Amino acid sequence: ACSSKYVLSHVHPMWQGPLVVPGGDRQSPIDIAVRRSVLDSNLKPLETSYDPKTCQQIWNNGYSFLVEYDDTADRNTLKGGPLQDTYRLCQFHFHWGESNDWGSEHTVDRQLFPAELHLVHWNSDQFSLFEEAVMEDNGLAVIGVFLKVGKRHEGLQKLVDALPAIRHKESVVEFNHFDPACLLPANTEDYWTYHGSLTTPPLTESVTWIVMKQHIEVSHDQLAVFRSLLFTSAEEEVQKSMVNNFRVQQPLRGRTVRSSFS
Ligand SMILES: NS(=O)(=O)c1ccc(C(=O)O)c(S(=O)(=O)NCCc2ccccc2)c1
Ligand SMILES: [Zn+2]
Repeated sequence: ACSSKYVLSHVHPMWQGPLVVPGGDRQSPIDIAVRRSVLDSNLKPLETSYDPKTCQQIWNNGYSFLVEYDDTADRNTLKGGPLQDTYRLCQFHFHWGESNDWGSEHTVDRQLFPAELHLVHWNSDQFSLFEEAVMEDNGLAVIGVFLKVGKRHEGLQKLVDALPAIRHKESVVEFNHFDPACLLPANTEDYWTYHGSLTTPPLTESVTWIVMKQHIEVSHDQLAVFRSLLFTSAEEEVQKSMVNNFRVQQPLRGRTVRSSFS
């Protein structure tokens, strides 16, 4: 659907890399300093409409594992919030740490979370392909949801059960009928939003970030299965656990983070 056929597999995850991006004044992730965020009362509630039947596959792309959706029509849409247009879900994925003490990409007043979910959407009003939208301002909208360790997340379990089949980089399994809405927190009215970038190559500055204030809970054991994935493909002799797949935080460069709540 969106990223599978174009992932530059020879591009190594430069998570901590000093990779300088042309311009580079709206890079992600960042720390969200709550007291510096500005309430914008024009921000609307998020409107999501996802069709679980359009789920296509789950695969390990060597950075994270992605659950991909059919984005050839407006069947999984995000609008409202800070967005002027309708955006289509192409995939969701996670970032996590080697322990429960860190793993998220964004932080809130420097608070780290053990993991973070990203739902990647592209502007189907202005562009006809994800690959175009990735390069353009207002091309992408990514919803970020923090994960905390607590009670088991029933909806996540179907996904966790599929992970052993995609342990190695480039492994893919068919995955159908999964409703991404089950991974959103109960409260989708309270969020922070700012203009940023992809946190993986090509790091393009095309993302309207929407970071939910309310986290979701997953169990310790569910998170442990994330860590059983591997960065490496089956052929490689040294297998590396897929952990700490987050990018280092980037300078704010004068940007304002807006909040939909006070
Ligand atoms: N943390 S994040 O939301 O910024 C993000 C992380 C990973 C990926 C990915 O494709 O692996 C993506 S992606 O699905 O947007 N693909 C980016 C790489 C890509 C660029 C151009 C065409 C295809 C894929 C986004
Ligand atoms: Zn991500």
